[in-house]
Amino acid sequence: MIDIKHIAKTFGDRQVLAGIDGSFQPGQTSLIIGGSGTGKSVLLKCMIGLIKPDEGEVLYDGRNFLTVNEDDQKVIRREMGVLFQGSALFDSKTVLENVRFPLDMLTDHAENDKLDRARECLQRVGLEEAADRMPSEISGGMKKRVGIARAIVLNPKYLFCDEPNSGLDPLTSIKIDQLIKEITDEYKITTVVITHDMNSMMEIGDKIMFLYEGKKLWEGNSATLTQSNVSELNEFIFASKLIRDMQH
Ligand SMILES: Nc1ncnc2c1ncn2[C@@H]1O[C@H](COP(=O)(O)OP(=O)(O)OP(=O)(O)O)[C@@H](O)[C@H]1O
Repeated sequence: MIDIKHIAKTFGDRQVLAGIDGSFQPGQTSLIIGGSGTGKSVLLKCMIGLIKPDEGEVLYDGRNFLTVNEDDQKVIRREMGVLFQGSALFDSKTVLENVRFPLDMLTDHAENDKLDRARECLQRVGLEEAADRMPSEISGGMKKRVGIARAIVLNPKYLFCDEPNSGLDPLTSIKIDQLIKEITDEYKITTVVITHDMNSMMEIGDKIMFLYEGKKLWEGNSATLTQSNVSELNEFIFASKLIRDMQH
């Protein structure tokens, strides 16, 4: 479980996050939604330690990530898997090498164990046959799958995905969403996903947090998304639906 308490961040004279609270449960896919520039990525970066918030707490199963000592911070970091926007694969490494990279960096497991684990994760995302291919030889959807396999290779308790559907066609997007949801449920991971994608909001949002100008204006789930009387959320949904309809 992840709890965030009053996360605030200002860059120069621009307040990007104005005190965000929330909690994210294991086995659930929680979405952070909102228009461009509302602070979604900054919030995610505050949660994973890439940006230091000016105020607030990030608690990983009760452990305060921002104030624990360095060793404990490393332990928490190792429990996180991250799927970055654009997958962020190493072009010069094969698919299998990409997936085993965190094992090489962060563990001293035997070679065979690392290979077995990397292959197991590739198999989980349905890509065992692409193990020896280079990232340039596979599709965008496959790259996301490789990114997911790499993000789960260390058995994370917490999984963060920044726009996992960006650049994908609607059908591939749905498949990637389903994969994230299945893996979250299967391994009881606490998963936080930033998304703009209307299908994702309707299909996989066990919990949805709507950000607007650095504030959390609404919280609910896929079933209650369209029933709020928050006008900023309704406008956002209306615009997102228009975009979805234009794509189909
Ligand atoms: N390192 C930084 N320094 C200064 N300003 C920043 C920095 N990172 C983000 N910002 C600003 O913070 C605001 C929120 O950015 P953020 O990337 O969180 O938006 P977002 O909601 O994720 O938008 P999008 O959906 O377009 O990715 C933007 O105005 C951005 O320019």
